[in-house]
Amino acid sequence: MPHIDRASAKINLTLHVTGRRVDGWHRLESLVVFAGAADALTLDPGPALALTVAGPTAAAAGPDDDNLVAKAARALAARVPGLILGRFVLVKRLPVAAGLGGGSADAAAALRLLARANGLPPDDARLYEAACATGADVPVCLASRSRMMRGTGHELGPLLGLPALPAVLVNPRVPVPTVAVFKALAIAPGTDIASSHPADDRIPTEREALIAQLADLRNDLEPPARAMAPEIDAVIAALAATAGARLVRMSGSGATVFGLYATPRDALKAATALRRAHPGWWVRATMLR
Ligand SMILES: C[C@@](CO)(OP(=O)(O)O)[C@H](O)COP(=O)(O)OP(=O)(O)OC[C@H]1O[C@@H](n2ccc(N)nc2=O)[C@H](O)[C@@H]1O
Ligand SMILES: Nc1ncnc2c1ncn2[C@@H]1O[C@H](COP(=O)(O)OP(=O)(O)O)[C@@H](O)[C@H]1O
Repeated sequence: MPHIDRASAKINLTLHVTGRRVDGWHRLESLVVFAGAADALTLDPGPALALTVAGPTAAAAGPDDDNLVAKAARALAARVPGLILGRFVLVKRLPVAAGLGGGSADAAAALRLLARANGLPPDDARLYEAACATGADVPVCLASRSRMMRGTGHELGPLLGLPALPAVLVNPRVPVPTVAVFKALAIAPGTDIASSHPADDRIPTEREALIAQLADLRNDLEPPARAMAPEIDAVIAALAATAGARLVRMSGSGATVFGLYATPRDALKAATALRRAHPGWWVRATMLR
């Protein structure tokens, strides 16, 4: 019987850039939560690594050999002697290069499935090390629970237990490459920017207070991404015009934009209206937690 896991989309509720290291990597402070919208990954354990990618967005994910699922599996195999691998099947539903961390979520799901197949506990340090070696967003996707992410993505704060937030995710089906968005910030290597993000223990655990605080914070990658992909402007305007939208912001390096609502019903109604008005867009009503 193959094991199955969900690879949930990551949403950056906030993303403050706090500088750039001399090696070119950017330092971040980001409040990360996870959506109900997800890819699905199964593993049939065995001695050899194999991967099949199917699903509506499979073609955009690129060749199977470069897939982050295979990369994560190889990273763990390099750290765990005699690791049982096996045949992965990825059903790809999330848009690719979308600021949703879909590839990172798939990689983290692969690590969780391999841990299960090999009897490794979830806190085995080699899982975190393999996640770090696979991509900046993979460590936070390992637990897929709300927390602060800092540095280049490898420093994780305590789990926050935030309230579930009814949301609509909208992607205009324009891929936005992460590397180009960071580059467009034009921050010189070796720059430090003072932190302006609330500490973990200052993040409210009550919904209205949380949304009020989020409104005072930002995503620093939104301006360069909007300049690169003007479709994002149209998505932001359309979400902001839906009844009951409480906060509208881009996730990660874009182009996906989230809208937060007071109730799941408001989110569903907004998603229905957006789908009708913009049949070419990817629109999902979901809960963020
Ligand atoms: C911006 C964020 C926010 O969560 O998400 P996405 O928009 O990609 O989903 C992440 O920091 C992205 O994470 P991830 O997509 O895993 O990035 P990687 O593949 O490891 O890095 C892609 C490239 O982006 C640049 N990069 C990435 C992260 C970072 N903190 N500083 C950087 O300068 C580097 O040039 C790197 O080579
Ligand atoms: N399993 C995967 N799913 C999506 N993209 C993948 C995957 N494996 C490798 N990639 C590559 O990773 C890049 C980033 O994809 P993705 O994780 O969807 O970006 P983002 O984090 O911006 O949403 C894409 O250019 C894609 O070719």
